[in-house]
Amino acid sequence: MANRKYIVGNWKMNGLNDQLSDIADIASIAANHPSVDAAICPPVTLIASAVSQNAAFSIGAQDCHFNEKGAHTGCVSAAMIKQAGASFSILGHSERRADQHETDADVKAKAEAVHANGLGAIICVGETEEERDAGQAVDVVCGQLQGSFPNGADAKWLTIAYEPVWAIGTGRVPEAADVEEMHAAIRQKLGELMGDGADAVRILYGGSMNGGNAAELLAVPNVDGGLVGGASLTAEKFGPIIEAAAAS
Ligand SMILES: O=C[C@H](O)COP(=O)(O)O
Repeated sequence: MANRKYIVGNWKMNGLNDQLSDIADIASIAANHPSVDAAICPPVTLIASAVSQNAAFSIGAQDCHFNEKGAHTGCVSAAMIKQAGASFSILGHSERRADQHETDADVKAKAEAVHANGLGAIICVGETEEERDAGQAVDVVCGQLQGSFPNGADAKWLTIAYEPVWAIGTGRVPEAADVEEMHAAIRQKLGELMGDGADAVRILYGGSMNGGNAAELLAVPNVDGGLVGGASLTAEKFGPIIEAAAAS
């Protein structure tokens, strides 16, 4: 049986208080499409307000630390994002792997921390353009998945997002056949890592998804949803992606 589609907006470092109305507008569209799971991950500063204003809509975080507390200036823990009202966190986004030098072991520890706090995790994996050109894409992504894979993984709380680094924010999208090949490889790897429960783990595609290409991407086998950056910032752009998921 096909998994329910999951459409997640990652606002990255965008959004001040006056953009809370965009989350409310997006939540309204989501409420009209109950066959789709939709969510927004605003900056951590907006999580509590977004949750209090949109009680029925899922709000996530973009990251958290793997430690419970301590001397980690500028960081937030899983317990903190939970207390703010987040129900899950994106982890291991390529922008953090690159900018903050996050390793697979860090991402694994973060996933275990969010799970220990009763939250969901979306673990991101993806190859660079150089790695794809060198024919290493599947090996790189499956290696990241293995290294980042948390103990106790279960589809109830774990989602994987495949995001080719070269497709993020560039307007470039892989061929459907390449997305299909990678998602099949991720599904197979999940089977090796967790056995029977692997089919229920949702695998999202991310990288320049928008209202114009969502239907085609969401029709690819093993694409269970999208992790959307730029096209998630307004209801005008994000709504058509939710609608495409509902129609898929
Ligand atoms: O987390 C989202 C991804 O990095 C995709 O971003 P994008 O849709 O702006 O390419």
